Amino acid sequence: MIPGARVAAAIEILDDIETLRRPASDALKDWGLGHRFAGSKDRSAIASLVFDALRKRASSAFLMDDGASRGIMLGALRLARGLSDETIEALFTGEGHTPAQLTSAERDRLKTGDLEGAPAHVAGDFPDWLEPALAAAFGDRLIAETAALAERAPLDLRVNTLKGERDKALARLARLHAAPTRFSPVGLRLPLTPDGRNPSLAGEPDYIRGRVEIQDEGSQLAALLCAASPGEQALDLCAGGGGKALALAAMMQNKGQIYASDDEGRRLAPIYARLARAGARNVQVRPPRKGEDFLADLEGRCDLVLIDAPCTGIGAWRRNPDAKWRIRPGALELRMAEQDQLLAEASRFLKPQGRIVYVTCSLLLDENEERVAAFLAGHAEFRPVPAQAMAERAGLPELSGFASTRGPGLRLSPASSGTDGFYVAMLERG
Ligand SMILES: C[S@@+](CC[C@H](N)C(=O)[O-])C[C@H]1O[C@@H](n2cnc3c(N)ncnc32)[C@H](O)[C@@H]1O
Repeated sequence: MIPGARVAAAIEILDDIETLRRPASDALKDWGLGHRFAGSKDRSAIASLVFDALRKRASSAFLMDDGASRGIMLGALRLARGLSDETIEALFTGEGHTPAQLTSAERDRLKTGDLEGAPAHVAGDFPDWLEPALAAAFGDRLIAETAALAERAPLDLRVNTLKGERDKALARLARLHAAPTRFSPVGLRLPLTPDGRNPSLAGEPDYIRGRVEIQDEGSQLAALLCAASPGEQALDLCAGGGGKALALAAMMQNKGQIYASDDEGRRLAPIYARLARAGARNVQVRPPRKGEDFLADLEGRCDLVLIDAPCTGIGAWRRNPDAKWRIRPGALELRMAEQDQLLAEASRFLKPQGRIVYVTCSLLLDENEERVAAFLAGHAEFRPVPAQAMAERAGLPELSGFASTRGPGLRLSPASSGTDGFYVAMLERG
């Protein structure tokens, strides 16, 4: 496909996402099924255009004074890709499946449009109804933090220390321009291609053999902050696809036991193959059994209960930009109720001196500091571990610079730590 035809396809997919209010991944998949002539390079280039446009949907529409998919795409080609007027013009020729030629109004906007006077939700590219909650979390850094959440995210890998050292993986992946991550001692960061695609790992021996896992540096740090040590008993209550369980297994050097559970059995499905590939042998998967207290035998037995809680996912907006436009008022209250319930549930599995590590990939006070405060108010036997002590215990003292100023725990974000957004708090009993 010629570049302009890819842009036309991206506009069509944006329309589909908008009209049917469905996830970008579903719309992209359907488009691929209906256009079998498009090769994998075309499909990933189109996906990258769609994601660039979704990340900067509000600012692109403002720039072009046009909220339709075509206007958003034009704005994104300027704002996300920095394309010149001439380059954009060359994509919109109206020939050979490319989008129709630019109108004079569009040409004018590209020449003279800017973000001067844009309200915060446009400058930071987020849904306007979330402004009070985001402003409470970020204060005068509202636009800096949200604009960083509207940028592309690099591809991070966690080196699986069960299978080798970071330096060796770094050398083997030098071809992909891998560099060590700034904070995680087991992370590698791979730059994206200039048009925003992830480098392909599918054929990489390191990936195939489980020597590296795809995991954002922030998620790696959240796992490291659990300070899990070999021989401990750990329960990963919201294990999902197992990203953090795998990281814990490596930290524990396959010694002790990790129980990986989730209340949605199907979410656990990928974990089995991932564990095998990574050579993780101390993880017992505990799928839910309807109507049964299937974790009852773990009561009072765990040193660590990790709650990687369901949340609004605001910290991962760089990777799931469609999610930020699909989130609805009401979703936050639902998540908060689940978070309260999980915190309350976790304590029954702990040994007397055990610890809960509460993690979200949200940056809202309501889902983080305030949930922890609500839990502590009702559980006098728990105390929050200060952020500095958490960082030191994890062997990552430099993370104490990310201590929350609004309560216990640490906050990571694209603007501050250069990672996805995460909140991590540790609550110790006794
Ligand atoms: C943030 S995701 C987990 C990601 C995973 N830990 C990882 O690192 O790859 C949250 C998970 O919590 C699960 N969940 C939601 N409510 C739950 C509950 N009440 N009990 C257990 N798991 C729950 C969801 O099914 C989802 O898989």
